[in-house]
Amino acid sequence: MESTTPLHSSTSEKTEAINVEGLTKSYGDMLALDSFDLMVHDGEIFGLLGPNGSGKTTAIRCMLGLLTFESGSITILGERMTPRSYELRRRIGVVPQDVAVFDALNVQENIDYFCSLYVPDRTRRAQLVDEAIEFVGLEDYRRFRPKKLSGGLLRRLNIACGIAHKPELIFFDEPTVAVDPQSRNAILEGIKRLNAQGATVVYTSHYMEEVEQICDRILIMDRGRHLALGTATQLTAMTDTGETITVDAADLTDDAVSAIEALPHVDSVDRNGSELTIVCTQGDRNLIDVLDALHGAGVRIGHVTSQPPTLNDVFLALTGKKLRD
Ligand SMILES: Nc1ncnc2c1ncn2[C@@H]1O[C@H](COP(=O)(O)OP(=O)(O)OP(=O)(O)O)[C@@H](O)[C@H]1O
Repeated sequence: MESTTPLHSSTSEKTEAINVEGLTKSYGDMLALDSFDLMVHDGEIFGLLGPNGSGKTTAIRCMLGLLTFESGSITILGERMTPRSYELRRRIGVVPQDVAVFDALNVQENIDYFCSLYVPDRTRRAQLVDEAIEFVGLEDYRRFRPKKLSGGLLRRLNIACGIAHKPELIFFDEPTVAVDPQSRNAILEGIKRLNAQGATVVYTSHYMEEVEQICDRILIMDRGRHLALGTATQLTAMTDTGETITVDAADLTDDAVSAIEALPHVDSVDRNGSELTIVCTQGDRNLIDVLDALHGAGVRIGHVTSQPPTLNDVFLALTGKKLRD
């Protein structure tokens, strides 16, 4: 994925790319966004993380001016977003969750069509379409119809259609659902490159690993509400959850398990055959304490792993349920 010109050349002073305050949106009786707040700084990759149905797509569609809402305000790139903000929308790109391309058009024609919604000049557009094709690595598929593309290549086409006009702000709504690992990595790397070229990115997902991998800051949401905000490190420090330690030991005894359970920072111990899974609260020497206790109980220690707390643990602590229930 290479690109020859910057995605945008705007040097205007902007403090925030997005400012959403008190956004409330219902579908009939269903409250999808409940006084939802969001502030995205200019130039960052911002992650919106929440389980299925938490309101991510609804929030994006409101921010794009595509959905009406009961109350709240939305300011995008310094301007109030309304259903009539046509000029403002030219500065925004969206890569929707569901692939949205025309089966009757080939790769190049699809990108050209979406780009033409924002860029009327044909010569300029031809250059932008070429750059978008090159950026997503579809040079060998220019004349292919969407039905001939694999799932991963189709996702790349979807991205090219959303970014060809070089928007300043791009929304990616779960762009890696059902793609192979190679395409997934290409997509994530592409997003990082778009950001390095100047685009602000909002990335929604329910895959915490991806969000941790590429986002500068992350907002965790559930049931249409803002739950927690920060860098991945800040978020994992927000709860008392510590590491999860697994120990494989062939000669485990009940006394050894009791010794572990008695340690000050041990929250739970699960024994499954010869494997112990120990969930800790935050402490400076949890692993050392666990290994010392096992050693003291005469257990021969085999394979040991220590997994730091994840965003899933944060979500679990905040809501009592897992991100991927
Ligand atoms: N058009 C609609 N009519 C009625 N209810 C809707 C509509 N769109 C979404 N909802 C409901 O609103 C809530 C939020 O949905 P939304 O699609 O915004 O969540 P999401 O976080 O994007 O989920 P996913 O990760 O599954 O895409 C869900 O309970 C969903 O069922």
